[in-house]
Amino acid sequence: MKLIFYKYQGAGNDFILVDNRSGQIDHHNPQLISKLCDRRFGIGGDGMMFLQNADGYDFEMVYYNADGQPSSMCGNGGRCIVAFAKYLNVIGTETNFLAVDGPHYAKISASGDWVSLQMIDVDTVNRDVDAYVLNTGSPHYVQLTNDLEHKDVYNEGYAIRNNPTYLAKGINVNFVEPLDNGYFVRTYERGVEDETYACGTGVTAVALAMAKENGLTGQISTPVKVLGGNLNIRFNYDGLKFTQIFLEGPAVKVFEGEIEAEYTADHKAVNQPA
Ligand SMILES: N[C@@H](CCC[C@H](N)C(=O)O)C(=O)O
Repeated sequence: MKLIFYKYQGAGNDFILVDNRSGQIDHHNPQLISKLCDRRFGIGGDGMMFLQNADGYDFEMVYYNADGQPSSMCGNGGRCIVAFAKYLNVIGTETNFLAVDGPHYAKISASGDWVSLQMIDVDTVNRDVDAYVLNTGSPHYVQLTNDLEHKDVYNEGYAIRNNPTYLAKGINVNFVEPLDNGYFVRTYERGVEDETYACGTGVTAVALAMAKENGLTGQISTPVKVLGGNLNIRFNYDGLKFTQIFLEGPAVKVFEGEIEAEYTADHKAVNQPA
């Protein structure tokens, strides 16, 4: 069977997107998803998403990591699926959609390639020795470092992600270096099990952790440079809770196509009344 897909990237975090509003594609298929995300044997991507209908929302975002497993929230994926929804004329320049961590509001530029995505509120930031550990929709470990350009992010990130504290559930590992204006961040991503060019929930975690590190409160805007471009995180912090968190940056369609894929049509979803 042919599968029609769209490839998007947000600051170099890249995703395969499929319009599943018909509900016909049974996406519980780890082998197929990991093969499609493979950069040599498939289309290539850090993750794969299905845009589906959801009662009371413009659409639902169903996200899988490149390993084919369903995962927690993906911030750059969320921004890319908003751009995809606009491309499909499912939304205009604002949307309320449903993701695995709950409802999200987002705004998209009229040109369709710049997305500001509201993230979940955060009230818990833990410490692991000198690192920060927090959940911004996905779990993150944030460690300050220097000379990040030359850091062995793969091996050091792998070691932290696989240490006994985090092995079972996994964690994304972010290394952060202060710049004159903002931060430089590199991330080892769980479920990709490699460094990616950007991680949206990761840079969000970094921005919140750095506000704590520096004793900042009030309305804060944090520019972040990543390997694949630039992102910005805006939020409010009253000293207890981070609210009104927005992850902002580019979300761009790279190409679209069709690929021969052995997927099954979900007849249950199609034939059964809701
Ligand atoms: N790239 C993402 C994070 C995707 C989920 C992550 N790999 C996990 O399993 O926690 C982002 O932009 O947030």
